[in-house]
Amino acid sequence: MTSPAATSSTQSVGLIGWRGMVGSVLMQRMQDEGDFDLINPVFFSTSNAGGDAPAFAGAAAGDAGKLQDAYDVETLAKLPIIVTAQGGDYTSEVYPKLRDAGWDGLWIDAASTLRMQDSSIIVLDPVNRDVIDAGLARGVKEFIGGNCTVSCMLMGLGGLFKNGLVEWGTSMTYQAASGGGARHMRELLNQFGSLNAAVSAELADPASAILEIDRKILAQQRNPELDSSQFGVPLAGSVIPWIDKDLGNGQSKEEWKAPAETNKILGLSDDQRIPFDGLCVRIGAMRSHSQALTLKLTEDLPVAEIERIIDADNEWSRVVPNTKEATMEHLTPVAASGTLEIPVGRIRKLEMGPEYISAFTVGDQLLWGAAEPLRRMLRIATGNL
Ligand SMILES: NC(=O)C1=CN([C@@H]2O[C@H](COP(=O)(O)OP(=O)(O)OC[C@H]3O[C@@H](n4cnc5c(N)ncnc54)[C@H](OP(=O)(O)O)[C@@H]3O)[C@@H](O)[C@H]2O)C=CC1
Ligand SMILES: N[C@@H](CC(=O)OP(=O)(O)O)C(=O)O
Repeated sequence: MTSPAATSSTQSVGLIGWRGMVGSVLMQRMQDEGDFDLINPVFFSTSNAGGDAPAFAGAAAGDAGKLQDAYDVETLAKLPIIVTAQGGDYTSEVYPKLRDAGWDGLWIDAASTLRMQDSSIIVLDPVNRDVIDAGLARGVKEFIGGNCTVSCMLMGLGGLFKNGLVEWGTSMTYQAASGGGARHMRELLNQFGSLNAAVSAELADPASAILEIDRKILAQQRNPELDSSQFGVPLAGSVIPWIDKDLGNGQSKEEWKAPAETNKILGLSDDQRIPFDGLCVRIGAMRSHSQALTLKLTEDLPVAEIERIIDADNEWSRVVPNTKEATMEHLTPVAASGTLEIPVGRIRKLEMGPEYISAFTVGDQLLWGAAEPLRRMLRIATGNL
């Protein structure tokens, strides 16, 4: 089952990073969709070469072969397709060696390392299938998943962008802890637990003074003993308005990705470029990123028509009526997490003029934000989508 060479007419696909957070979601989706029936998977590890490979492909437990060494370029180079969610450091180390060794296969990657290279395409096929197909036809070999916030935004609002209706946009994000990784999610939950513990006696007493509870919570948030080693500062009961590196010009790297990747995904040239910018903020949600958008449209369209275009664009974008009840029920990280749906709501005209609209969208950043575009790219590459 896991021999590096193809054992049937199905293509052999190297899978690296399959047990990480993004990789686990990818493996689950591949099992859910029967993708392992279409490929001959070869599992790699950076830490446990020679250990048992997982039995995702339907093989009986213990019968799935051995894990290959993810740093063994010779073994990797036998594979026509490699999918990795191992991380940027791995890509930086191994990818150049593979190409130097003459490898000519397709590289499908969750990490941002190769994303903005001219030689790569950012994959989000419900939005840019034409760009992907044109790339495959001209021999592009690097197909990279986009930034989670950008991918979720375009899955929701792609209809407006694709129809040339966006003159410019700004997005203010509310990004979940999972964007930092598994340890960040654990840290957030530990912080919540520690805050609760600091006032549990007062909470049990309905007559206790709320300002005393508030004082104790703040003291606990500022307590140097509170573990904030992943985020750097407490996130529970707070927000962090900076994500990723400081580019030195007042912009965070996460903010820089929004216009750069949006325009690249859409395949727009410099003269067609859509200005898109905003602030990226970490909040205490678990795995769904939200964002509030202001868009200037190229024309004054009725709200009903805007909603129709968004809804019709792909099977996952879903307009949430702009009412309090629908918004609270359907337009939150709690509602969107674990689903492929991308709800888009709060669509209304703004006071600035008839072309200005607001929107709010939420997406599971481990699904459309990370694993799903890679899974679908593998299907496209193997002729199954
Ligand atoms: N986190 C996110 O939201 C997003 C991440 N990405 C990108 O995806 C890549 C991977 O991210 P992510 O999945 O968060 O990384 P993880 O840290 O969860 O996993 C990466 C690797 O760590 C190793 N590892 C070591 N200890 C463990 C453990 N206890 N459990 C599981 N794996 C372990 C595994 O490699 P091995 O099996 O070889 O030991 C695994 O493949 C990164 O490049 C990231 O930028 C992209 C979009 C979103
Ligand atoms: N930076 C994102 C997660 C991520 O991994 O993004 P990227 O794939 O662009 O490095 C976040 O923290 O929410």
